[in-house]
Amino acid sequence: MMATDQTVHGVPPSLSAKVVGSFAYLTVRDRLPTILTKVIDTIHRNKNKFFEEYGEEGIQAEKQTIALLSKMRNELQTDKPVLALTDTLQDTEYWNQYLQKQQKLQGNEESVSWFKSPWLYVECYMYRRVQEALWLNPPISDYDVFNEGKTQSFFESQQAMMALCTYLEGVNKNMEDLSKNQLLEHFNKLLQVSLWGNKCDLSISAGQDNSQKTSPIDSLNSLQPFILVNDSNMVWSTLISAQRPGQSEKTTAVRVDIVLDNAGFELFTDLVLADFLVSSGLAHEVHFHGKSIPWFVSDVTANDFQWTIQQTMAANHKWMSKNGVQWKSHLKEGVWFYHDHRFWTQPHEFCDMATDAPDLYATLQGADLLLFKGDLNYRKLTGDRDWDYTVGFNTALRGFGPAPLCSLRTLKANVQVGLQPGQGEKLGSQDPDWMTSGKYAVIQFYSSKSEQKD
Ligand SMILES: O=P(O)(O)OC[C@H]1O[C@](O)(CO)[C@@H](O)[C@@H]1O
Ligand SMILES: [Mn+2]
Repeated sequence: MMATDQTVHGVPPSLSAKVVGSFAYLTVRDRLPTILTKVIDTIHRNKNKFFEEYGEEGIQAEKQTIALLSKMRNELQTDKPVLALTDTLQDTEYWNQYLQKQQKLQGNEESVSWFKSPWLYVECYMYRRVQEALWLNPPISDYDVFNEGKTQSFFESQQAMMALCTYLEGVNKNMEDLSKNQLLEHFNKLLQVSLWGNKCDLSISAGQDNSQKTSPIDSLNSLQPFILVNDSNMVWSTLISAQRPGQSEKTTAVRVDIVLDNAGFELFTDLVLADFLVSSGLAHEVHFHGKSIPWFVSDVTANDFQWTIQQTMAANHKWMSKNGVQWKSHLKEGVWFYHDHRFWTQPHEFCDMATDAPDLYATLQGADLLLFKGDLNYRKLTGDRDWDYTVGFNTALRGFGPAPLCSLRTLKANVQVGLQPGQGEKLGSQDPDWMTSGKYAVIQFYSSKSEQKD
C-alpha cells in the first residue's frame, strides 16, 4: 500500500508542497532548507572535535558530509527528482523500493520530486538523506547532528522538570490512600502534562529554543479550552477494564506502549506519566518506542533515552534524582522496555504497518493501550491527507488499530479529523494559525472494540 496522489475510493490526496502557499509548501520551501543549513553549521562547528578524535580523516569526513548535504539542499530548492539511497544501512532497500512504487504511482521518475510528491514522504526522506551523508563518511557516521539542541532543551527545562518531580513525589507518597476519583484526577493531569510536553519540539521552530520554563501542572487549567478533542475518559476506562485479576503475573500484566516523539521536556513528561502508571498499578509494563536514527530534529533515540535517565539520576534535586534511580531500576527489572524499529523512521502511513512491518504490528498487538505522541505520529496515523475536519478518526486510520490507541498531539500540521461540524471553520476564522501553531491539542482515542465514532 502506498500514499497516492488522487482521491481513491474516498481517500483524499496526500498533503503536498505542490499546493502553493500550503503549510507543506512553506515547510519544504523555508523550514527544511533552514534545518539543513543548521545541520551543516553544526558539523562545521565541530570540525576541531572531529580532528582531535580522528585526525585528518575526521576533517575529510566533515568536508565531504557537508558537500553531500549542500548538494541535497540544492536538489530540494530546485525541485530535483528524489534520488535512490546509496548507502548500505538496514533499511536502504525498503526506501528504494518505496521510491520505485512512488515513481509508478506518479507516472515517471522526474515527477517524484521535493515539491511534487507527498510532503510526508519528502520530509522523512530529507532526514534519511542526512543519515546517508554521515554514513558514507566514516568515521563520523554515528554523529548525531541534533544532539546539541536536544541536550540544551533538556537543561533549559530543568525547573519545570523539578516541579513535576515534586508533584509526582506527592502523588506516589500518598498512593495507598487515594480514592479512585483522586487517582483519576492525577491520571488526567499527567496525561495532559505529557500532551502539552509535545509543544516543545525543535522541528516546528527549525531548531529555535522551545523549552518549558514554567510549572507544567499550574498551567493545565488555563490550557484546557485549547484541547479540541478530549477522549481521556476512554483512555482511563481502557486501563480500568484491562485490569485482570488472576493467578499468574504474566497473563494479568497490563501493558502500555508509548510511541515516543521528542527528547528534552516532552520525553521527561512521558517518563513521569509512565512512572505514575506503574506506581498506581494502572499498568505493570511500559514499552517505549524510539527512533533508530536522529529524526525530525528532536526525536528520541536510544542514546537520548539513556542519557535522559542518567541526567535525571544525576540531578541536584532530591525527588528528581530519586526518580532517575527508580526509572533505571524499572528498565533493569523488566518493568520498562525501550525498543526501536526501522518502520518509525520510514515514510509510511501507519495503515501500511500490518503489511510492511508485520513484526512491529504484532509487537503492538501485545499492548492494552498505545499512546502515540506528537504531530508526526498523528500525520502518519491519518496518512497526512487532506481529510475533512469532521471525518471520524477511525475512518482516517484506515484499518490501523493493533490495540486501543490514543494520540496525544499538539497541532503543528494542517491535518485534523474528528471535530464537530463547524468547529474547524470557527477556529479558522478566529485564529488562522490554529492548525500549525502548537497552541491547540487533541487527546484522540480509537479502539476497534468500542462503538464506531463516525
Ligand atoms: O515533534 P512533532 O510533534 O512530531 O512535530 C514535528 C514537526 O514537524 C512537522 O511534522 C513538519 O515539519 C510538523 O508537522 C511538526 O511541527
Ligand atoms: Mn518530533
